[in-house]
Amino acid sequence: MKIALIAHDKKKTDLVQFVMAYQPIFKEHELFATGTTGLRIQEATGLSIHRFQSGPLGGDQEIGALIAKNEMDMVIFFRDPLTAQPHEPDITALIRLCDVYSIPLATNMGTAEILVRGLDRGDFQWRNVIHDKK
Ligand SMILES: O=C(CO)COP(=O)(O)O
Repeated sequence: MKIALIAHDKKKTDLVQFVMAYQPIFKEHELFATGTTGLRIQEATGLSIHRFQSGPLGGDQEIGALIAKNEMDMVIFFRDPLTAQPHEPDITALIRLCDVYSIPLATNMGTAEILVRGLDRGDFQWRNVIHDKK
């Protein structure tokens, strides 16, 4: 599956630790990330990650473009709900596209746990049906 990993600055350490904890699962999948988040995860885990621009420079929109082509299967986006972001419209657009295309989206660690464990036990097989139809 194709998985997007994104975290705002105050949540980056949480996401790095989360990916480290589930590294055996993540390494079986294709990983994408916004620029700085991807770099942090790569440095901490050595996982191969396709990195887009940093969020404020368009990274959220680049990931959104893949969602619009139904080429992203899961989005893990640890948002910082307590800090205003200069690119708030891009963030809203990304979340909206997840809803348009019914892409599983975790915006916090609690939901991310459930998605990643579900991924491991085969709960994402329905995405293959979508891919086969293309
Ligand atoms: O701002 C972001 C998501 O909206 C994340 O971007 P970075 O991973 O480059 O910090």
